[in-house]
Amino acid sequence: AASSPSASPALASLSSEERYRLMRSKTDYAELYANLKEFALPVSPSTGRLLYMLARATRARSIVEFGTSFGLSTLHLASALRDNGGGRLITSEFEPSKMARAKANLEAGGLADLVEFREGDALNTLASDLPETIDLLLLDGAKSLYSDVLDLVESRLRPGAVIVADNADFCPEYLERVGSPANGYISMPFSDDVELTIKLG
Ligand SMILES: C[S@@+](CC[C@H](N)C(=O)[O-])C[C@H]1O[C@@H](n2cnc3c(N)ncnc32)[C@H](O)[C@@H]1O
Repeated sequence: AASSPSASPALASLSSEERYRLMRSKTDYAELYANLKEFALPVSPSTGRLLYMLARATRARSIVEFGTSFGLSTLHLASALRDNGGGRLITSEFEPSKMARAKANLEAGGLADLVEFREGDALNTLASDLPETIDLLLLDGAKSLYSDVLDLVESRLRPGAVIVADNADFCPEYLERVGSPANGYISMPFSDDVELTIKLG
């Protein structure tokens, strides 16, 4: 909470329209996040708790995370895996310095053995070598890519798998997709920040 992106000179120089455009862009997201690499941009504490609860409630053993940053959401999810008896969490981040901080945080939490860190653009790193089944997906990288990342993992989501999408309002394409049971999902806004979705089976 102490490291708010509003303190970023790079962001402060942008108009709110330009910020909004960047948040929704499918081409300029790398530039946006490069300007924010000093900032944790974590899920809220209550979303962290929700992630832990959902992973415990579903007895998740296999989790995929889009957007690691400093690994705060990863800590909540990996804690749940540990308390579920073990498992594997694949997490993706394209800023090397952030990935290094996330690894250090997971090491400090004694949870790194549960986490596979995939450095690079998630559109590449999550395109192959995924587990047979995925119990929980956290979407928290570039908002414009939520539907594209879902394309990569959809066939592995087990019936009843949970998807948590943070700040999904920036991706109407994603909300429209998961909002239609005909597409195999049931979904609702859970809080101001979170869209909660279940894969139908
Ligand atoms: C909102 S932060 C994630 C916060 C993290 N989930 C937490 O709660 O601690 C979004 C992160 O996603 C990363 N990111 C954005 N688009 C990405 C992409 N296409 N591939 C990999 N990482 C990406 C950004 O660099 C940024 O660190």
